[in-house]
Amino acid sequence: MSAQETETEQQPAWRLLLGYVRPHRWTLLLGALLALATGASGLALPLVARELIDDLSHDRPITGALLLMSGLVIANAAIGALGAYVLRRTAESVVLGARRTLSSYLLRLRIAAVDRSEPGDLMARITSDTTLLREVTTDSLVGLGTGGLTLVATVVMMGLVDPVLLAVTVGVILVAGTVLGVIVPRINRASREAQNAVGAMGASLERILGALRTIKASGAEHREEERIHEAAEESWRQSVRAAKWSAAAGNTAGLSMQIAFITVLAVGGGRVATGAIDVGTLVAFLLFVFYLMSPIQQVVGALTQYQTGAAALARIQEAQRLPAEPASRPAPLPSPGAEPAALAFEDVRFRYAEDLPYVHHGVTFAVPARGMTAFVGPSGAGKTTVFSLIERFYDPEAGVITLDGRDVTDWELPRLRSAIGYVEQDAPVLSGSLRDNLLLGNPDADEGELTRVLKTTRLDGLVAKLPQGLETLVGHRGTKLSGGERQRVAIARALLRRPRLLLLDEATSQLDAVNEAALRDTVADVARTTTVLVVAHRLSTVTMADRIVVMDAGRVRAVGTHRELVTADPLYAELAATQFLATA
Ligand SMILES: Nc1ncnc2c1ncn2[C@@H]1O[C@H](COP(=O)(O)OP(=O)(O)OP(=O)(O)O)[C@@H](O)[C@H]1O
Repeated sequence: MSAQETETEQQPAWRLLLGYVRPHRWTLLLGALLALATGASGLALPLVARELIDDLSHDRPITGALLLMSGLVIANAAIGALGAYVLRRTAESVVLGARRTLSSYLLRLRIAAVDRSEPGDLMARITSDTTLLREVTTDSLVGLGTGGLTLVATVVMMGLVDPVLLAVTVGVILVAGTVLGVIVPRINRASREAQNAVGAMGASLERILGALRTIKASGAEHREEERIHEAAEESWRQSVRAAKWSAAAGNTAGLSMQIAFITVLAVGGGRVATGAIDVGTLVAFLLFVFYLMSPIQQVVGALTQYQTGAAALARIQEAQRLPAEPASRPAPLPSPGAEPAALAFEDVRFRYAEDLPYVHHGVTFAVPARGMTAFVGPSGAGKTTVFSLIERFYDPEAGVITLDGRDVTDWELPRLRSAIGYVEQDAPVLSGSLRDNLLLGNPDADEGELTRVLKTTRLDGLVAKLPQGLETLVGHRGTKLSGGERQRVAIARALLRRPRLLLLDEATSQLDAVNEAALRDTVADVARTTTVLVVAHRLSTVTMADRIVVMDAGRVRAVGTHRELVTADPLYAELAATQFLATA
């Protein structure tokens, strides 16, 4: 676990909030001061009004007082508007900071962590949960600050007027505080549940939009609709529960002040009767009790509002606690003509999670620099997993993987990955233009390189056919391209990185014969200058390979050429006779 994870784990929610607020503390303070100044200039108005009435009753000119009053009204509005703007702007900056931190973190998440999470829920944490920080920053922090300040000032004044009546007031407030102590955690819990339900909704939406064709073809719209509605209703139920407890908290505060007022009146009346205090003191104290109401409401409002924010902060923290790769700068791509890489697995044992069975039970093989190595074996033998381990999407539990004779864990991650070109089996294409997709791994590739790679992957014909050529938008996950085209885009993308090691997870689906032959020639060509590893599903690929690694149930059972293995290894002979020949 990295230092950052440990740090996040130990932090309470408010510390995390302060972390986000810290860079903006001065603007936040300015906003709070402007809010206080608005209140103060509002308080001055009655005094000027009294002056004005005084001038009127004594037949003095009122121009001065009128001008002062107008000035105060305008200044009050202007300061109020400025204060509101500064506070809202600061709150938005806090949200921005949280979104930037969180999205950077999510890009560094380890694949194992992503395997265990719902992408839609992670998305909701960045978009929806961070939004809740806005109100926490302004209403809660500023409310607690200004309300708290006024509260302390008022209590000090009350103490000066009559400590006995202050004790009575504090007693009533403490009882109310105890009730609030029971209510406030419930607001937190309900808000948390509501946000979890929003996350569940995001996960359902992502699930549906990722497979809308399948859902329609399976006639599953109604069942999926129910799932989403259920999550939406759960969020509603929990938000309503939070609203109920928030209302109860607000009213408890109001009620406690009424009770304090009555109690002070009763006890104060008694004290006046015994001559302990005079009537003026009682009246002044009652005015203070009245004045106390507003800051108390403000502080209670801030505390209840904070609960929603704390629930969101907890969800943000949860995301930041997922294991991530260390932050590092991007590495340069191999220079043209860089030496191909050599690779070796030594007794590698691996499972995807502790509660899952081993996928590799001591895998050992060595691949020299240059040439083509094919991995074959029944489905689930662990071939694709070999590639995932080379890319360090996961780390083995035991054994060593070396690239150029050096343990991959000793490589700086970006450097390791910059040496490798990886074409996944389902050849993912991202939404955006064809050019964006091709240049994803090497944005600096020049037009000459691009044209050459387009030609070798036979995409030049497709580009010429498209009205917008390379600028054509390929749609979400490249839906506007055919399966074969997507595969070729993925290969072109990998080749543009000039990899020292090319990992090609061959698609099980067929390319058409012409394109397949062309790609075979391309791969053979690449293998002359680069180390190529192919998870092979076609006979044409394996016959061309310099060596074949036969895998079965997480072990390497034989290594050799096609000719050798057909006679030496019964499993390979069977695969060649059934699986491969069918696609030859
Ligand atoms: N992310 C994952 N989490 C958990 N288990 C996984 C994960 N990926 C693969 N597996 C499991 O690991 C085993 C090996 O998978 P792998 O993809 O390496 O097989 P393969 O030999 O490439 O198969 P195929 O030829 O069908 O692609 C399978 O049993 C699979 O269910």
